[in-house]
Amino acid sequence: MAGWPARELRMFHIQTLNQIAVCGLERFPRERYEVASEFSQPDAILLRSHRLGAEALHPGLKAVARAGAGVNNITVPAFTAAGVPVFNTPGANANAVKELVLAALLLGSRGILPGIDWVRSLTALDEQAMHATIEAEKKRFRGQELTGRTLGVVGLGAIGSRVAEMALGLGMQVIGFDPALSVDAAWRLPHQVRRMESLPALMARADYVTLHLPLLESTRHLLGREAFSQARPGMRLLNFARDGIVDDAAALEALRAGRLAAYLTDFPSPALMREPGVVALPHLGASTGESEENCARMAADQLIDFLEHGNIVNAVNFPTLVLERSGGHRLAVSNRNVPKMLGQLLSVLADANLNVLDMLNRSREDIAYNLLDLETAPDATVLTRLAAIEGVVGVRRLPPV
Ligand SMILES: NC(=O)c1ccc[n+]([C@@H]2O[C@H](COP(=O)([O-])OP(=O)(O)OC[C@H]3O[C@@H](n4cnc5c(N)ncnc54)[C@H](O)[C@@H]3O)[C@@H](O)[C@H]2O)c1
Ligand SMILES: O=C(O)[C@H](O)COP(=O)(O)O
Repeated sequence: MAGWPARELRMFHIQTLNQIAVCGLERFPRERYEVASEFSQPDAILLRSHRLGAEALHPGLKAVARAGAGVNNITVPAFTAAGVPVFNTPGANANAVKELVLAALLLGSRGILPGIDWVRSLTALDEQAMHATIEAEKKRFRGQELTGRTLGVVGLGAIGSRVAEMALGLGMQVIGFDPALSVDAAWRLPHQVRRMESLPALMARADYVTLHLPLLESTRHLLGREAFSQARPGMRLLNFARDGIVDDAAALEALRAGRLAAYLTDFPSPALMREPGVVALPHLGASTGESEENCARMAADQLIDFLEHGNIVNAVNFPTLVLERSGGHRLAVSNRNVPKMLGQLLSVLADANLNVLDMLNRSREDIAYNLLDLETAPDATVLTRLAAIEGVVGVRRLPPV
């Protein structure tokens, strides 16, 4: 570690902004990391649904990791502009959501919740009267079966594909809509899923619609008045994706008009709470021990790999880039994705007589990221010169291996 600046040799500080499963926190080796909720200038932030904006930025912040899927609680563009990758943990909580969707499909089909409430109201009756009342009245809670009905899955990623597979197993017909399906996600999708060309096409055919897409500006109120007007009368809607994707006022209108028979959501709002036909859960989709542990481990491992080696896997705002460590002295440089950047970086290194042993460069939208392994250690002047190049937004010397 000779020549390594003392400031950069200190422990990495990881700030947690939500309760993160202990097995994830234990991934951080104690000799190199301190993990706490109180750091004012952390190297990295680890969180779940806590809202995180640009005020969290400071010059030493290197990364943000969301132990979970949705990143709409984070002002991602502000972190991108500052050269800070934002990681998430795709798929790590998908099974937990899938299982809750199964429960919601059943709650939306059978008189389970009103039936339970009604049975509780019968406590004053003796056994014989209770039995007679139940057999006389149970027709009020009659439901319908899932087998043979059509499920429309909007968003066919990690969760949507698992939900589709589960529904096929229940004997449902499955149709799906996803205008941005990745190649990997397409591979995961069971071949029986019929892809729809548009949301209206899906709405017109589905008895049940389940949402598994991110909240983006383009998906805000995607399920609004227009979409509900295209729905099959009596459709059941499941929202285990995000509030904001469904326009609650339009959902209420659709419920009252009988277009929607039930709205099952993980995102309660005052407008919906008392409406018959609404089943609202307190954002429980990922709240299982297994899912919290999967997310925490994955988020921690990705942070460690980035902080120690500069590798990026599962960032939502940076390219994926992994370069094996083969010795040498590693630099990580982020820059705006504009021409002539790489040439300028290499020219600073050449001027300092630094030989490049290995390097990788990738870009994603407006940002580019470079890992450079050098034969000899760059000094502080080189780092300052790299940081001064117009368009460079981050320069970091990685700890030696
Ligand atoms: N209720 C919960 O606790 C809970 C848990 C996990 C995830 N979520 C939510 O579910 C979302 C999906 O999670 P995931 O792990 O499946 O993510 P994912 O990235 O694997 O899949 C999302 C899919 O949505 C698709 N998509 C994007 N825009 C779309 C559009 N306009 N119409 C249709 N599809 C579109 C994408 O192409 C992608 O295939 C997350 O963003 C999060 O908001 C909620
Ligand atoms: O996007 C997600 O992963 C879920 O909404 C889970 O959120 P949580 O980690 O706050 O439970």
